[in-house]
Amino acid sequence: MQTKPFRIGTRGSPLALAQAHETRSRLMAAHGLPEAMFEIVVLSTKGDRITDRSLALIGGKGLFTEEIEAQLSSGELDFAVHSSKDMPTKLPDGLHLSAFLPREDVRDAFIGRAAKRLLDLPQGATVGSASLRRQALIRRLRPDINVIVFRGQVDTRLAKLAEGQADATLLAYAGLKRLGKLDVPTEILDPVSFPPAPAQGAICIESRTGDAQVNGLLAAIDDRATRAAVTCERGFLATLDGSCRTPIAGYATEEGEHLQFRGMILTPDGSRYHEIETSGPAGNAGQLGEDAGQAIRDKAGADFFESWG
Ligand SMILES: NCc1[nH]cc(CCC(=O)O)c1CC(=O)O
Repeated sequence: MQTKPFRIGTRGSPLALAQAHETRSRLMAAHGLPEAMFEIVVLSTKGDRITDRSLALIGGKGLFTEEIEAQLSSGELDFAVHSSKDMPTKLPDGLHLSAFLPREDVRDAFIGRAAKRLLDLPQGATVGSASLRRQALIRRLRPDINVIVFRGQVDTRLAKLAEGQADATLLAYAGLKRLGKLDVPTEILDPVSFPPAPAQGAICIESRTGDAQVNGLLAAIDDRATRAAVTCERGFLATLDGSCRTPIAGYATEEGEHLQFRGMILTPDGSRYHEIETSGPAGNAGQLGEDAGQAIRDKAGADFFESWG
């Protein structure tokens, strides 16, 4: 019987801390363990320190995970809590995603000052977002809109909006909900016309593949449906790119043992896009996503990908 507390790695942003606390609560409930059995260890990542540039410019995926994964691999942490959306598609050797918590709302939230809906923005309005997917999706629907880079934690972005640096911004509804900011969105975007990022809204837990005790502990809180959906979406992403330097959207939903997947790729200016819709057995989630990635790549043709640089 373990007596030393489990060491849980997390970033220090309010959202990351909320996710670590939710994970700890679920583990306490599942195993009847006291809070004292879990120590939350806050680490700073490159993504937290660099907030003035777009993630695409400073290197994309891995920015929010590298420091934490190094401490997992070395044994200083027992497991780490992440936003699945921030996870590179390829993990370091010896680490794996050992649990997924039940998914929050996958949709993007629109937060407007005067205009409350994306399509109600006046001609030439300014929208703040650092996400290439959101930028391209906005331009697909509203080529007249001027998209500016908005980065930083949720409160920073909302403050920039309140100061008038933009007419609107977009954030993951899941993050706002976890922060208790349910009344902040002025519109929840439809996931067909404004599809979410692969793995959006899902908390995952990363641990060492060989750590049977920790993996056993985490297995008790793994949500099968979320795992299947996120595995499918990450398969799609891995086939197409795996960085966050490209406008890729995709989401899977599970009904019974069946996964339904929709994916979209866009040129950064949103002037061209391709969609794919597939379904298959949830047991084959990763392959379903990878096949969808291959199919959309064939459909788009090589010249489409020149726009991704
Ligand atoms: N890269 C930032 C990031 N990573 C995960 C979330 C939201 C929470 C989630 O999708 O689980 C966010 C903020 C946002 O997109 O608004």
